Amino acid sequence: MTTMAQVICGLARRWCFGALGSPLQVPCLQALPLHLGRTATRASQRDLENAVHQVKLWKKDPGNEVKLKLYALYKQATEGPCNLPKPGMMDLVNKAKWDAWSALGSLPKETARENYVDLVSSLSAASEPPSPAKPAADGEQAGGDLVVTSENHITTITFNRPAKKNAITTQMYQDIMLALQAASKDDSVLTVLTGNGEYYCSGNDLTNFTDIPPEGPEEKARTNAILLREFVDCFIDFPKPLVAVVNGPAVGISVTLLGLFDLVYASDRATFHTPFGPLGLSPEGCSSYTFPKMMGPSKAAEMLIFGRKLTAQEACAQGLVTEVFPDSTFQKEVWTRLRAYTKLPPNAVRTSREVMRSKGRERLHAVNAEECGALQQRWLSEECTSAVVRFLSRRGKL
Ligand SMILES: CCCCCCCCCC/C=C\CC(=O)SCCNC(=O)CCNC(=O)[C@H](O)C(C)(C)COP(=O)(O)OP(=O)(O)OC[C@H]1O[C@@H](n2cnc3c(N)ncnc32)[C@H](O)[C@@H]1OP(=O)(O)O
Repeated sequence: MTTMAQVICGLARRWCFGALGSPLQVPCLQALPLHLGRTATRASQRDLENAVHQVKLWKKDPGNEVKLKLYALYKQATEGPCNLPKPGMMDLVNKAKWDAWSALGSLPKETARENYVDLVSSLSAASEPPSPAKPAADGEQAGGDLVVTSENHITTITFNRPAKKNAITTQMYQDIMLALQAASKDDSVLTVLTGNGEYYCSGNDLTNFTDIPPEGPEEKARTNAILLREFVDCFIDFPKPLVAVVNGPAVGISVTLLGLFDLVYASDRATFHTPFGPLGLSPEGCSSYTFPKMMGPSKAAEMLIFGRKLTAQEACAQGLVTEVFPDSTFQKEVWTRLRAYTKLPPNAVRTSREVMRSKGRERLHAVNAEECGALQQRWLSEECTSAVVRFLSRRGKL
């Protein structure tokens, strides 16, 4: 039986149309000669090959609807009526392709060929000429996806993918762990996490779910549970005060981790959202323990089970945020405050931090292990994989 996890495997191959032999990796529409040099009214096999070649040169994604049409026409033109068994309900991608091909019924091969060539021609003619390389998107900053700086006894780790709302890639999880390890040993008093651009962080990069290894999705879920557990452990065991400078909206794991921070300063533009319900997920970052402890079980349930998004003021009232600042003065006020804190005797700061954390540390590790075990199952569930498919397909990533 085909599972949703296998659908996700398919997504790893991007559009997956290649799996059924159709040349449909369509990345961009560009101006092409009208009708690809075809003069006769009937499209020849050569016209079809030319059209296929042109499709491969497209740089702009024409959208799923067009891609399915092209797929169906190509299959009909080369193989005739649909001859594949109907895929299972859960096999969303192959089901959509099967539906599109079957819908052509007994359309003759020659007509399908002609329709394919005409469709490519019309799309090519309507599209724009290729444009020169564009400058970087607004707010994009030089450096990697994670920027680590150390200055005035403050080590700052900045999410630096503004064009993706600072979503965290697998590499970034690894890099954050390395940065925390280094910060635990450097001469900084405080370690700060913040975001570059409009967002603090949009949580786990949902394309992390598509990169399935040959060993299969179960292995991916297993290794990711290990990775996540190690990642959260780094926050539990971090020996110095952790400060979140929440410059804008925060989503998912970037919110749940805040329960392990010592100070959370937020711009009044920030929001706090944990949409685990709609994503078919369950809480992580020890939030199933820290949030009820901090805000009471019912407010925690509203956030973690039902996905209620909090404003900065609401999050402050619930104890998740330490203080809210007007966005216009946020950076100035927060950094002035933090610089003043670095003047405190560093050993006293560290000792106070340790006695505060030591009491709950064992419990936090147990909670982390339990949450990761639950997520390992969730990632393989139909509820989660469908939600990821929905997100990626709405953004034309399939
Ligand atoms: C089995 C494998 C598991 C691997 C897991 C490893 C360990 C993970 C542990 C934690 C697991 C989950 C915890 C979570 O964090 S769950 C929360 C995940 N985040 C989300 O659901 C947010 C998704 N994004 C959005 O809802 C919206 O993008 C937004 C943040 C509300 C912003 O909306 P917008 O309309 O203002 O902007 P939009 O056009 O959507 O976004 C701009 C571009 O940024 C891309 N993008 C935004 N967020 C993400 C994301 N989380 N992942 C990937 N890409 C993201 C978006 O696709 C746009 O890109 P493009 O311009 O279309 O290319």
